[in-house]
Formats: sequence, structure tokens, C-alpha cells
Amino acid sequence: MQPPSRPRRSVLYMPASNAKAVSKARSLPADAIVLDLEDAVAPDMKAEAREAAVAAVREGGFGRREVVIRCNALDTPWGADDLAAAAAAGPDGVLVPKIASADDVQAYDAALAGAPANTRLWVMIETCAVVPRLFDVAALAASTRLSTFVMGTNDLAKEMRARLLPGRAPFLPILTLTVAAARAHGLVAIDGVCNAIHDADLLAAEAAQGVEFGFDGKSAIHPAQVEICNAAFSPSAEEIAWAQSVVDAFGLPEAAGKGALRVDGKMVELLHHAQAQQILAIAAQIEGR
Ligand SMILES: CC(C)(COP(=O)(O)OP(=O)(O)OC[C@H]1O[C@@H](n2cnc3c(N)ncnc32)[C@H](O)[C@@H]1OP(=O)(O)O)[C@@H](O)C(=O)NCCC(=O)NCCSC(=O)C[C@H](O)C(=O)O
Ligand SMILES: [Mg+2]
Repeated sequence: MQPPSRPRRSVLYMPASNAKAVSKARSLPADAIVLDLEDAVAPDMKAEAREAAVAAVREGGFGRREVVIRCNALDTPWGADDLAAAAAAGPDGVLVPKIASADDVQAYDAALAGAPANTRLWVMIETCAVVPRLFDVAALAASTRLSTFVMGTNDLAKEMRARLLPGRAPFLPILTLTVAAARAHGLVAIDGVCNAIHDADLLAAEAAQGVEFGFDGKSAIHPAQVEICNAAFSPSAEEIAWAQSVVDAFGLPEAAGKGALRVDGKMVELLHHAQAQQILAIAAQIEGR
């Protein structure tokens, strides 16, 4: 199991046209920020938002935060220009909406052909059509820039005509499939947004659910949500202590050549050793922030 290369506990969206929010993002503790050109931007502001996103990426100042531009879909009047501008700006990621198939992902990858090699492709998982194709889409990680799945539970709810209520019952099978497909092909998986900006209890419960499902982090739409996501997706003190005990136990001379050990009264195997190393690696990165 490969440890995640960096923490992505909180992924904060903002309309790229909101200069105040973009400026504020440079000092917020989000692990990644998404400069949105899509649903958060009204049609008559699309061109201005595109220019602002490119200018923000060029200006920089985001420190360790990953910077991602979310483009409009290629079948909209703005998609092609967004993709071209994003490719030229070279952010850490370009997030694309409403993909329905592996062919869609190939088309977005082709549109980013001129981008720097470190610009990765993030895709929204938010259509009904993509659900049975998640593993085929994820497999493109081997041959394209694809690196990240991001749940779009608002659009999914709209397409399914489902209710987005506490517990998220209608979406649970899709959350599971998304994480499983991501893990099968080494992708990052980010959970969707909680629209209730100031309901800290609801967000904490949803974030804990995302942790339980195996997501790497959660989407946020307001600064007040960032710390809650960070806390939920950081390894706890107990998890870190367990991980250290497991790594220490496998490091002892008497553990050489063994695949299973007893640690604190419980069996641990090499798979737990790998998990423990992953927890310690991500905890060390968080500690360094
Ligand atoms: C939702 C909001 C419109 C609320 O805005 P507002 O009421 O103005 O917020 P506040 O007055 O509480 O703001 C306080 C300060 O914080 C800054 N701020 C607010 N939001 C952000 C943000 N997202 N990032 C950075 N900074 C932010 C304000 O500028 C204030 O600053 P200051 O005055 O200096 O104190 C607004 O929060 C907002 O626009 N949020 C993001 C909306 C968005 O991007 N939506 C698209 C993504 S969600 C989605 O589509 C997911 C997916 O596609 C799906 O289908 O599910
Ligand atoms: Mg959406």
C-alpha cells in the first residue's frame, strides 16, 4: 500500500471570481483549494473568473496548499477556453465536472496535453452514468494525468432525485464504489460537501462517515468547515500510538521473518505494518504543517 503523498484532509472551494475569498485562502489551513469556474460562477462572470483563476495561480502565495482550478465541462460554451487557460497556468490540479465515462476522461486528458507534467487531472464523481464505470475510469490513472476522484453529492442528488439528508443513505453504495475504484488504481478520493455552512455537528458527523468509508479528505465550501475536516481526517493520538507500537514491534530482531505478531494483546500482520507506516507518514506530514 502506497502512503498518500500529501495530506488532503480539507479541499476548500471558492468562486474564482471572489477576490476576497481567494486572497483569504492563502492563510486558511486548507490542504487544497479549488478555484471554481463552474457552478459557483454565474454565466456572465465566467470569463472574469477564468482570468482571476489564472492570475491567482501565477501570483502564487498558497504555500503548501495544493491549488486546483475547476473548469466548466467541455460540452459547455466555456469548457474549451477554461481547459486551455488552466493548462497554460499549470496549477497542481485541474478538476473537471460531470464525467460520464472513460472516454470523457480521455478527452479532458487530451485537452491538458500542453500542461506541465505535474498538473494532475481531478474528476468529479457526480453523474449517474459514471457509477457502473468507476473502475474503468479509475484504471486510466495508469495512462493519463488522472489522480483524484472528488464526490459531487449535490449533482448526484439532483440527477438521482434523491434527498441529501443526514446519514446520506441513498449515496452510501456510490461512496463505497468510488473509494474502492480509487484504491484499486491508486487514486486519491475526496468526499463531497456539506451544504450546511454553520452546522458543525452535521459536518463533523459527515466527515467521520467519510473517514469510515476510507476517503482521504472532504470538500469544504466555507472557512468555518476547514478545521473540522482537518480534525476528522488527521490520525488520532490513539491511532498514532498504535501505529508506532506496530512499527516498533516489527523492527525488533525477534520479529525478523515473521508475518504475524502480538501487539498490545492483539494479532497484527504485515498488512497492519503497512497501514501503520502509512499512518505515521501522513501524521509526520501533518505535524510539519
Ligand atoms: C456559501 C458562501 C456564498 C457564503 O458566503 P458569505 O455569506 O459571504 O460568507 P461569510 O460572510 O461567512 O464569509 C466570511 C469570510 O470568509 C470568506 N469566505 C467565505 N467563503 C469562502 C471560501 N469558500 N473560501 C475562502 N474564503 C471564504 C469571506 O470572503 C469572508 O471574508 P472576510 O470578509 O475577509 O472575513 C461562500 O462561502 C462561498 O461562495 N462558498 C463557496 C461556494 C462554492 O465554491 N461552491 C462550489 C463548490 S460546491 C459543489 O459544487 C460540489 C459539487 O460540484 C457537487 O455537485 O456537490
Ligand atoms: Mg457538482
